[in-house]
Order: sequence, then structure tokens, then C-alpha cells
Amino acid sequence: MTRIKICGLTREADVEAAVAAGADAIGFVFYARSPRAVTPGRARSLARLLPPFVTPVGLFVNATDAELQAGIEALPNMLVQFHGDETPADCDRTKRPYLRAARMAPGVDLLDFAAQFPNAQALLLDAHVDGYGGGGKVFDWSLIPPSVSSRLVLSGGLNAVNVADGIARVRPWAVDVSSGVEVSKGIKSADLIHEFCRAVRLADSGADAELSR
Ligand SMILES: O=C(O)c1ccccc1N[C@@H]1O[C@H](COP(=O)(O)O)[C@@H](O)[C@H]1O
Repeated sequence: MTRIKICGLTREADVEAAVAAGADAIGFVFYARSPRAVTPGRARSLARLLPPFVTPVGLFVNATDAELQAGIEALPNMLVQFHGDETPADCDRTKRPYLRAARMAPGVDLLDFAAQFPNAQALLLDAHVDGYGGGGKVFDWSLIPPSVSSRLVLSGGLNAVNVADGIARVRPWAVDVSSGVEVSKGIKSADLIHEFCRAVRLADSGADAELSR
């Protein structure tokens, strides 16, 4: 079963829509330059809407220790998503479970990158865009070496139309979407969230049918 993360939530109604649609994880952007940024206090009040077994994820880009600490204090059970230029030592220093984003572009050696981050719970693969991420851009999935052994979270320009193809080709542990379920930056559409989650479930059931043949 492919896990689903919906990222960049700023409104109660969007959190409720993501939970109702069956999302496994909800991302809060703690990066002040993002149009989807929330403060730790705002993230804490949005995260109160999460039921058990739906994981809050805090996204950081080159954050200071104080910024990380403020996010972790607001959401003590969060998974950290490092989406900037953080080194393995930066990531390990928080002593929290984390995802490490790899910004995919021609020439990126994902095997080498994976070897640098053995403690990451998963590598989150996003397209290389200006502004670090959330650009709604699909990268060339053939850049992913089949031999990479880390768990992968496929991200970057996913939407209800292309996510099944991504699942079939990459077989990721999880998929992550932000722009593809938005009407404008930081404002999600409940309909698009439901369509995205439905497309993931359909892709999974297609894969199951294939396996049982
Ligand atoms: O959402 C942002 O504004 C953002 C800013 C800086 C780094 C990452 C960001 N978002 C993450 O980017 C990927 C891909 O998003 P999209 O679906 O292509 O819009 C996703 O993990 C977002 O969480």
C-alpha cells in the first residue's frame, strides 16, 4: 500500500479534507520564504485536528537549531522533513526521525546521496526548482537508480492524473503532493485531495491485481 502525504496545509478545512480522504501524513511548512509557511503555533493548532495514526510532518529548509526546536516543541510527535542543504550531521543532530529531500536533476547521484543519509527514514525525491521545493514540477523518474535501497517518497509535480504512473514506475513507499491539490499556493481543494487519494488507492489495487495473476 502506498502511503500518502499531503503537504503545505494552512487551513483547518484542508486538514479535515486530507484526513477524511485517508492521508497518512500531513505536512506543515516551517520555511518562512514559502507561501505555504505556518508558524509553530499555527501548526500546533492545525495538528490538533489529526486523529491517531496520521503523522504530522514538519518541513524545514536550512533552519537554525532554534527554529527546529520551536517546530519540535509545537509538534512533539512530528517527523522532520529536511528540504534544504542540510548535512547528515545537521539531520542527525535533532535526534528525531527524519525524511531527507533529494532535489533531483540530471547529474544527481542518488546512490551517493543515499549513502550519505543512512539514518533517514526515507529519501523524499523532489524536482530541483528555485526556492527549494513545492514547485509543482515533475522530474525525470528514470534518474532514480533501480538499485537504491532506501525507502522512497515520490514527490514533485504529482497530481491525480500522473500519480498512478509514478507508482507503477517508481514503486515508492509513499507519495507526497502539494501543488497538485491546490487552487492557489497554500489553499487546498477538498475535491482535488480526494481525487488524488482515490487515484493512489486505484493504482494500488491495480498493482494487487497484477500480483495475484
Ligand atoms: O511547499 C513549499 O512551499 C516548499 C518550500 C520549500 C521546500 C519544499 C516545499 N514543498 C515540498 O516540495 C515537494 C513538492 O511539492 P509539489 O507537489 O511539487 O508542489 C513536496 O514535498 C512539498 O512538501
